[in-house]
Amino acid sequence: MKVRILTLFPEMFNGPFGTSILKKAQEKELIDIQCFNIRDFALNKHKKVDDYPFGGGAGMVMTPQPIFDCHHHVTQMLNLNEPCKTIYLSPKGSTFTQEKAMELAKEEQLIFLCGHYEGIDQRIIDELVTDEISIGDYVLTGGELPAMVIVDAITRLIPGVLSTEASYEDESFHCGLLEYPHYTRPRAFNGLEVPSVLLSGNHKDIDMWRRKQSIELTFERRPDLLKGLQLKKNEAQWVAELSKKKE
Ligand SMILES: NC(=O)c1ccc(NCc2ccccc2)nc1
Repeated sequence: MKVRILTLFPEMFNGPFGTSILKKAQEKELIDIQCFNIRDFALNKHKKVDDYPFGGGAGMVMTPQPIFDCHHHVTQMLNLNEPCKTIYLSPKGSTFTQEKAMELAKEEQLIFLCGHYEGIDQRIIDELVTDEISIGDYVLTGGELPAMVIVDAITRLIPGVLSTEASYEDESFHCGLLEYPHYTRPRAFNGLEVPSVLLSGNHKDIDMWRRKQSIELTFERRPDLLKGLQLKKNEAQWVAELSKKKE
């Protein structure tokens, strides 16, 4: 997969993409990430990339020309015969989910457009942006951190990126439930024991315990996730008991 990131601060990406799993994925050529500095494409003498908003109001807006030319340069180099999926990171976008990550992980190439200030000129969004995505209901100083989050979530899904031990368990594995608690050695730590079922070697009991933990945790923290789920009879019984306790 080719990832191209249009940003005013390419150096922000050196840490996350120069470390650990994302770095190894690039070394193994499973993903090719390149950042482009939008400012390099500004034609005005002072390399200005923002201006006052028409209609007045606080803040500045990123001007269209540098972004347009940067995007054109990147798409030329990608040498595609159809427009490249271009993701604009914005609080107005559709909320990013694991499902969306799995969908994007199938793409051959992706362009990320990171805005700053109050955002970018709408004509760029109308002409070039194919997907406007938000990583959550909060406002950040720029689209760079959301771009890193999304590239991280996508990259780990690319076959070969995670070792078999660390291999991801996709949505269907936990079927939309929150994951059960994890324990490892030592068996007693600061006087705290590991749940005995996990030491029993009885994998039927272990799976049952983990499933129950997932359902209880999801009931407590994300009852919305429970709504859309098909539970087995005994599992629905667990939920009914939890609901009674809550009354
Ligand atoms: N929640 C998010 O994903 C997100 C994305 C970008 C951002 N800040 C940059 C920006 C501000 C206003 C308009 C467009 C972009 N903050 C949060």
